Formats: sequence, C-alpha cells, structure tokens
Amino acid sequence: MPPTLKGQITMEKTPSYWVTKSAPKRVYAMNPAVKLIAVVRDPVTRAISDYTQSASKRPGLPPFEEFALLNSSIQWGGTYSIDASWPPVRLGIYARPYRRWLRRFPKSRLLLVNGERLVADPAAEMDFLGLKRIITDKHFYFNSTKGFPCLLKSETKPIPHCLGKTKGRNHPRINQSVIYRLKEFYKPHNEKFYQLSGVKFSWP
Ligand SMILES: Nc1ncnc2c1ncn2[C@@H]1O[C@H](COP(=O)(O)OS(=O)(=O)O)[C@@H](OP(=O)(O)O)[C@H]1O
Repeated sequence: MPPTLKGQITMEKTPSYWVTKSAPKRVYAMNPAVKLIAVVRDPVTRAISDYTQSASKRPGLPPFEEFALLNSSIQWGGTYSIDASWPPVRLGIYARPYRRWLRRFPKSRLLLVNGERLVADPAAEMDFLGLKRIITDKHFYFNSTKGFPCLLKSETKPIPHCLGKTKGRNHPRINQSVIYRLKEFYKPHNEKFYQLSGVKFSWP
C-alpha cells in the first residue's frame, strides 16, 4: 500500500484478491479495519466477459462453448455437463470466496456491489466509504457509443472520461442451450450466495 497521510484514504484494486485463498488472512494482518468492496454480476455474463478478455488476447481461441462444456465433442444441444473447473465458470461460484472473507471480516465491512446496478445507476453505489458526496449522478452520463456510463471529472469543467477499450467489450453470441445449462448450473450456487450475504441479486 502507498503511504497515506492522516485524513486520506488509500484504495487498492486487484480482482484476484477475491479468489486468492491467502488474501483474507494477509489483508487482515495488514489492517483489520479495512473496508472491502467486491463487484459481482450475473455469473453467466461474468464467464462470457472473462472468456471475451482471453479471446481478445488470443485470436483463434476455440469458442466459449468448447471450454464451458465437459466432453464438448457431444453436440451442444444434447446432454452435457458444465466444466466447473474452467476458471471463467469456477470464478462465478461466489459463495466460496465470500465465505473465506467472512471468516476474517464482518459482513458490514464487505460491500457487495451489484454489477448490473453499477452500470444502470453508478452514483447510487458511492456511499459505503463514508466520504462526502462529491460524485453524484450529475457526474455521470450515458455514452451511447460505448453503451456504458462515463464520468464527467467535474460539473463545471465537464471533461468526459470513459473506461478504456478493454472494459465494456462486445461479447460473442453464445449458443442458447449452453446459456440455459449454465443458468441451471449456477442456480444452487447463487442461492447459497444470496443466503450467506442476505442480498437477493436478480440473477436467475
Ligand atoms: N462504466 C463502465 N464502463 C465500462 N465497463 C463497465 C462500466 N461499469 C461496469 N463495467 C463492466 O466492467 C467490466 C470489466 O470489469 P473487469 O472485472 O473485467 O475489470 S477488472 O478485471 O477489474 O480490470 C465490463 O465487462 P465487459 O462488458 O465484459 O467488458 C463491464 O461490463
């Protein structure tokens, strides 16, 4: 962590902390009063997003369906199982890492941000850190080319800032029966996560 003056808040963002087994213990040892934020979205969309990121770096990568299904030689429309060990699928089982974090930190200090709501209404997600509300909904505008909200750095000097090209990519079309199977796969895991967190996300 960089040095922080009194009155300043230091922030650090690393998605892999969420699933790194040793992270809760180490973060706790660093500062047990730390506030934690995890953005979670529909795990089916998360898996496709994760695959899209890899595909952008590796042209010619086989289609999503071939990784998501076990024994993908079977026709996609037939009977098949989901490959729960494929990281884009596995990382959407949120209850597992969430349980690990809860062994060290109280629920009140781990904010679960609804990824779908973060896109629909970003300003609504800003209160957890207890900071003065400087960023409000006036600082966001919907950029229709990007299809996502972007930030106006100040109300008076509205310089627009969108996230880079690697955020908000177009996802490939995925076979509908594979999507259906993935939803079925995640249903019990999502339920477990809703039970543990007390938050009913709207994923099917
Ligand atoms: N405002 C705004 N602009 C662009 N993208 C937005 C925004 N808000 C949320 N998102 C969603 O963030 C997704 C990328 O987040 P990542 O988890 O891949 O980022 S990172 O791993 O933390 O770097 C990204 O996923 P993809 O759509 O698959 O690219 C977006 O859905």
